Amino acid sequence: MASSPLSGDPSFAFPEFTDPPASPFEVARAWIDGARASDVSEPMSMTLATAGTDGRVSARTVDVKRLDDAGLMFGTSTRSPKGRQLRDDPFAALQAYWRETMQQLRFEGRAVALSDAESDALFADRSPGSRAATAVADQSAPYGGRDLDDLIDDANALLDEHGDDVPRPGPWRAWRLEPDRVEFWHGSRDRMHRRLEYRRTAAGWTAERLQP
Ligand SMILES: Cc1cc2nc3c(=O)[nH]c(=O)nc-3n(C[C@H](O)[C@H](O)[C@H](O)COP(=O)(O)O)c2cc1C
Repeated sequence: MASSPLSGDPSFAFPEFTDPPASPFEVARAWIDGARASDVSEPMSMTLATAGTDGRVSARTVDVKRLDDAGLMFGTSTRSPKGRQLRDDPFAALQAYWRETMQQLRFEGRAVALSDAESDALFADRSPGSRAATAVADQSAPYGGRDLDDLIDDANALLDEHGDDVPRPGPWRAWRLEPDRVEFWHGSRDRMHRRLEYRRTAAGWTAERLQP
């Protein structure tokens, strides 16, 4: 079967390519606003790549919940495989490709585990059911002698006990990827993709256009 790469709408404007603003976060905010206006499906679901001390790389999807001038915030357990990798080697990457608008965003840098207060605030943004599910699961551990129905029972018991205020489990944390490299890629069907790369230097951000 023939593949159909770059099936999206190529008309998204990319004025920053010719006139880059000082900060990549300004571009990121404009792109995210544009993606929402264009009904991009789940624009903040991004692939998070981490590496172990043995050099093996793994990747999975996380939901980026907030973006500010320091970085991109997401939540996960410090005990999960990715949480343990980030503890041992904080360098990580987040990436998204929005098919509808043919845009790719890449962020590379250090992931920082945030404070209890920031973790509580991010956890509180979740629905009660999602909080309960997170609280009862030891993410990515095998079931052992239990099964999914046992976890569902545990989650329902927590909801009965705490209602809308299921407390954040200690290992669950807010993290912020603080990038020192950011790239915006806008696809073109003639393969003359436009790419704008930012790098953080001691003096601030530098911007450079890259070949396709
Ligand atoms: C759309 C989507 C969003 C997800 N968001 C998160 C998230 O925000 N945090 C998280 O820990 N896992 C999230 N997951 C689950 C992860 O992809 C992954 O299965 C889980 O975190 C275990 O990863 P690990 O074993 O590499 O630690 C999401 C999965 C999908 C498909």
